Amino acid sequence: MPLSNYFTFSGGILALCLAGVRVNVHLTTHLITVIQHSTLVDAGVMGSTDNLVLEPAVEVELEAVPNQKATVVVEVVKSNGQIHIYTTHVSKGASLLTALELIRAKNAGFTVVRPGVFGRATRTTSTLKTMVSAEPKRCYSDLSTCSPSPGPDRDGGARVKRVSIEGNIAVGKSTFARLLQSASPDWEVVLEPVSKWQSIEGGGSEQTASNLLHMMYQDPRRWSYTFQTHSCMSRMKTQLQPPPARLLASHGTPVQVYERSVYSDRYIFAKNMFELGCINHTEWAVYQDWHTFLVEQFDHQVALEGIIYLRASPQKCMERVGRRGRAEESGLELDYLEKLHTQHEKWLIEKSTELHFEKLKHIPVLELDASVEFQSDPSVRNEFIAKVKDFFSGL
Ligand SMILES: Nc1ncnc2c1ncn2[C@@H]1O[C@H](COP(=O)(O)OP(=O)(O)O)[C@@H](O)[C@H]1O
Ligand SMILES: Nc1nc2c(ncn2[C@H]2C[C@H](O)[C@@H](COP(=O)(O)O)O2)c(=O)[nH]1
Repeated sequence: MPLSNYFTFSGGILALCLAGVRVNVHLTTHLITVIQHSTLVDAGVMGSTDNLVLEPAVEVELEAVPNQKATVVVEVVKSNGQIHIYTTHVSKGASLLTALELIRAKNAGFTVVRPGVFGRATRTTSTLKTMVSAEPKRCYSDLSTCSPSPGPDRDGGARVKRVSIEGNIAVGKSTFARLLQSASPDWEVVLEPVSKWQSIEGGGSEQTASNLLHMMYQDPRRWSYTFQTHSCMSRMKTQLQPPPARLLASHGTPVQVYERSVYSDRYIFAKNMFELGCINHTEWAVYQDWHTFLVEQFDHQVALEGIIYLRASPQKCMERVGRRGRAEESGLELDYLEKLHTQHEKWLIEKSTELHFEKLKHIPVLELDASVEFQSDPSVRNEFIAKVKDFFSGL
């Protein structure tokens, strides 16, 4: 039997199990597509190298696990036509792949082989998980490489907290992020991909790259909207990456730390560019429309549990811009840093920025005084790390 039967059956059973839960129209459309095609590859559900190996004909009943609410029945049609029923209990929001991993972990006799093609695999998890709950948790695609995480929550990545470091240009985010990276193996830092913005492949011509950061600073009215589409997309991709296996296997408090986020892209930079007149009304409306759509669509996958706000005066940041000497920023003026500072203050301190995502409205913010020269002073560094540890453990 083609693999499509496996997914078609199990998907259908999942939906029936959870009758009454709103099923995303995207999912039903997708299932119909699967049914209409003879293979998963044709239906675009999995890459051609993905496969599911199913072996013995046994019925497996897995015991209920505390805090895990949904019962998932997976019906597997084997190549000889036999049907095998597997039952497991997973957290609300867990994906079908998570359920399969749980069953597989009980030595049910099949292997879920996932080569980890992120884009396509995510589509699988994100569509199917919609069936399990209207309030899904994060799910990750590369489950075959993940050790089961400790504790009752076995859908892996949901245990890993996600935090962004926010702050003005040159306030010291990257420096601070590197400090965090060296402070604990339970923390994984992802830096802002500035070098990618400085070198858009094929942007100059077919062979040469263009520097979008430079273009944006040289002609902000022409390039700000383009810049925001690119920066936001790169942040989105970053936030969608699954955490490394090291964090998934951690017995401590694993935290994925991002330098900036899809939220600062909108509520700091794009908003500021709009208010400066560098993004026009149409561009701002278009930006907000796709931003809301994407963030809602990937809701639980990009949502953060906390924000660290590195705060310093615009003058201090200006000094550090000079010290860093990034060529594209040579014409940067204090006034621009003051405007960005105000945007940060409105969003993270005064809370007067209009936000469009419920969880973001209530997100805990750790404010740190970044004007202190922590690099040369170990006691300041230790104090910062202690505050961050406390903050993370309270999330
Ligand atoms: N706490 C600090 N004390 C002194 N200098 C700092 C501090 N943090 C950063 N710097 C310096 O300021 C410049 C900008 O820092 P960076 O980490 O690149 O900022 P950001 O990532 O926020 O743009 C760098 O030259 C860095 O060495
Ligand atoms: N117009 C925008 N500029 C941005 C955005 N994100 C970063 N930047 C600029 C600011 C700096 O010149 C450089 C890197 O930022 P750091 O603060 O890390 O030094 O890129 C954005 O969304 N829009």
